[in-house]
Formats: sequence, C-alpha cells, structure tokens
Amino acid sequence: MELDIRYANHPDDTKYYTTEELREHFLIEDVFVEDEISLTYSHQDRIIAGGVMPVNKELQLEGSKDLGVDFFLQGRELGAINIGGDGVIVLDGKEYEIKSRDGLYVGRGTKEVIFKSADPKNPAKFYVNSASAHKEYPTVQIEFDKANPVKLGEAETMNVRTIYQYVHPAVCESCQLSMGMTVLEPQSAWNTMPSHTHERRMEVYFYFDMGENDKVFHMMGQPNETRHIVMSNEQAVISPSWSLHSGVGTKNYTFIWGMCGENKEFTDMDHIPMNDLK
Ligand SMILES: O=C(O)C(=O)C[C@H](O)C(=O)CO
Ligand SMILES: [Zn+2]
Repeated sequence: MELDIRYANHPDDTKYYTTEELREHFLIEDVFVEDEISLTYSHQDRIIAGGVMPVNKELQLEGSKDLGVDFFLQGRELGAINIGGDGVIVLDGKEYEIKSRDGLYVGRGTKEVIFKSADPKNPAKFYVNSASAHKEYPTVQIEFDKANPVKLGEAETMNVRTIYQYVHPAVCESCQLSMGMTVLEPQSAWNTMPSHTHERRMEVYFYFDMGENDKVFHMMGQPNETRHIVMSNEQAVISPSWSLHSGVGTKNYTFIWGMCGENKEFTDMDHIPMNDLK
C-alpha cells in the first residue's frame, strides 16, 4: 500500500507558488480508484486522507515503511464515511454494515481493517481520515442519523447548509481526529464565509455530490494572501493550520471535513473580518 507523501509548507514560500505548484502540494486529485486504497500522507499534523473503493475485491489497510509499524492502526485512529453504495467494514473479524452516508470511528490498536462493497454494480466509496493517536478509544458506528446536525447560513448570503458532526465529542470519543459532513442546500454556494483559520488544527476538505461540469473554487492562503484551487467532483484539498479554507461552487455540493491538531473544539476558530481579506 503506497502512500502519496506531501511535506509541510511555510506560508512565506507558499505565496510564490504557481497554480501548478499549489495543486501539486495541496490538491488530492484521485481520491477514488476502483479496487484500490488511495491514500495521501500529509506532514501537516501527519493526517492521512483518501479513499477506499472496493468493487470486485476486498481491500485491507496495511502497515508500511512510511508508518514504521506492523499494522496501519498500531499508532493511529481512523474515521470513515461512505459516500457510495452500501458497504461493510470488517474490524478484527467483526462486520459493521456501513450504508451510504454512514460513518465509523475506529480506535487505535485495531489490527485488521477490511473494506467490502455489498454490490459491485453500486460500489461503496469510503472516504477516510486518520490521525496519530496516543490512546485506544472504542470503535463507534455512526449512522447518518446519529451525527450531530448544526444548521448554519442564510439564503441572502447563499450559504444555507447543515454541518453533520460525526467524529465529534457530542457523538464519540477520539484522540485528536474530528470529522463531519457539510451539506449545502440548493441555491447555496458558499461554505465558511466569513472565513476562518485555526492555527491549533489543520484541516482537509473533500468535495463531492458535484456534476461533471460543476466546480468549487476553494480558497486558501493567509487572509491577506489568498489563493484558490479549482476543484472537481470527489477531490480533496489539504489546508495547513495557517490557511483559511472556504469555497464557492457553481452549484450546491457536499463536503467532508477532517481535522487534527491541538484540540477538538469545533467552535475554536479565528474568524476573519471581511475587510481583512486580500
Ligand atoms: O460549512 C462550514 O462552515 C464548514 O463545514 C466548516 C468546516 O467544518 C470547518 O472549517 C471547521 O473548522
Ligand atoms: Zn476550519
């Protein structure tokens, strides 16, 4: 199992990146590859983000030289949300049925993690985030209706959306991972505007539920040096702790966010006054 390694970036360097360099460092282009585990390892807080798409075979997470361990979750925890057809995750022999939009938190120490689809014609697509973990917390199945919904935004500002918190203190324990899914209503295009940073945590956004010609302009950079990355359906983007992360779509969309770092306080954000954006 090969990991796509991304090193960490300093904001003073990043402001000189070309479009191509920004994409090379921060964009995760191919999240879902049929019958593959496709993972990116970022040195920003050592998060791993990516997709697992079992179609005609089962897929198993493995340890590797990059992780320096015998099995993947020896020193890590993992969150998974299924955005495809119904699937199953088998943890040390125990099966968890993960239907579309359901999630699973998997605690450190779980040796065998196997992903399966219920129907190869409508394969499961497990989007996963993993962070290093100091302690074993219990595995928790998080069906969509168990996620904590938070409604935000106004029609006038084109940002009516519901944030479903999956891996969040209101739902389950975790060491440092937070994870959830934000669903924008039709005619809403903006997420997180006014924008924010949180130097205490890095974040990865994974955009989906988009048509072939829909795009999200994902904003990043320091508030006075903003840049954008044009995102297509089922692509993810790494946001360093110093970077704002916000997007506007040509149509409404859904995204999964995952964070790790110093704390798990979802509301611990430094909001950026609109007039400070450059
Ligand atoms: O729509 C939003 O606003 C979000 O989903 C915000 C992200 O969850 C986030 O950036 C949390 O820090
Ligand atoms: Zn954030």
